[in-house]
This record gives sequence, structure tokens and C-alpha cells, in this order.
Amino acid sequence: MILERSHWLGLEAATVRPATPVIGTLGPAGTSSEEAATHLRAVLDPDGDPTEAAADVRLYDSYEEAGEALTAGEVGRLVVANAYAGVNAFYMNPALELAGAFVFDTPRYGIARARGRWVPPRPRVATHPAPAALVAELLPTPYTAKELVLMTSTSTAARAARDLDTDVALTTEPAAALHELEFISRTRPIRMLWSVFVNR
Ligand SMILES: O=C(O)C(=O)C[C@]1(C(=O)O)C=C[C@@H](O)C=C1
Repeated sequence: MILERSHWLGLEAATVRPATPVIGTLGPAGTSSEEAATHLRAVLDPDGDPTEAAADVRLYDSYEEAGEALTAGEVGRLVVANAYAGVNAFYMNPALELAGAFVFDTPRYGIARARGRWVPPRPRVATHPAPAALVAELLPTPYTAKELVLMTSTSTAARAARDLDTDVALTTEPAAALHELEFISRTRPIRMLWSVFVNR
């Protein structure tokens, strides 16, 4: 079976009723995680007010901080990308429970630069570690990466390129728009599995 966009594995996430509807995930604004959490919020409450829905997605500097917010009861659900190398910690945490999982395409990823910035043939590229392999796939000729500068999210990677800390960033369309970057490569989404954790 080929998993489709928005395919659900287990509907418990929709039936478990945490004390708060707020969903915690990785930020800042513009991450794939933010889009996935916003999608989950819409699935859980399809008739909900979009303004309230946006307020129900809370962004943290790391998935671990979002996990602490879950155990502290600040958020009722935690959304983590399964491509995240540290996702095992959430599965092993006896205080947490996997409530469900869903397939959801990330926003489109590409290599972006600050508007009008000259890019050297061997650029320094800001990227989150999870999608780093896309740098070689997407970087157009004649460029080859000189160095991958690892960042905490695709959105902080975009910020690094905007602040000229790196030549370019591997980032998402929303993060590139927020930080006024322009793509120098083609873009593509990643079909991703997202885990939803709740307190046990
Ligand atoms: O940085 C982001 O935009 C994220 O949501 C994180 C994350 C990840 O940790 O796996 C999510 C999905 C993509 O594979 C790349 C990065």
C-alpha cells in the first residue's frame, strides 16, 4: 500500500481528549512541523475558527522543549517528524504515549539566498540535519556545498541566510517568505510521517 498524503495510522489522536487543545511542536514560524501541527489541529476540529486554531499551535526552539511543555501540561499534544533523529526519546519516555500518526507532505524545500545576494560556487549552506541530504540533490550546477552549517530548524536556517551568516539555506517556502529569501533551486516537498504524543 502506498501511503497517501493525510493518511492516518490509528485514529486515537482524534479520540483522546487532552486537558488542553494546544499542540506543541518545533518552531519558529515557517517550519514543516508548524504546518503539520496546523493540519492536525484542522483535522481534530474541522469546523473550528481559524484564528483560534492558529493560537492552538505553540512553537518551541526544539522538540525536546515542546516535549517538556507536554509533560508540564502547557500543551495537550506533541507533534514530531519521524525524520528527526531524536524521535526515539519520545517513544521511550514512559510518561508519554503515542496517540496516532499521520502522513503529511512538508511544504516545498529548496535552496534559498537573501534577495539579490551573490552566491559563491562553493557556498556555506545552513540546514537542519534531517533534510541535509537534499542539499546535494537540490543545489543546482555549478554549485557544490563547501560546508553544511547545522541549524535547529529549517526556519532558523532561513534566518541564518537572511542574516548573511551563511551563503544560502535549505529551507521551506513559508520560512523563505518570512525571511525574504529567494530560491535558486527547484523545490520539492518531503512525504513525512508525523507522530502525535500525549501524556500517559
Ligand atoms: O525544521 C523543520 O522545518 C522541521 O519541522 C523539522 C524537520 C525534522 O526534524 O525532521 C521536519 C521534517 C523535515 O524532514 C525536516 C526537518
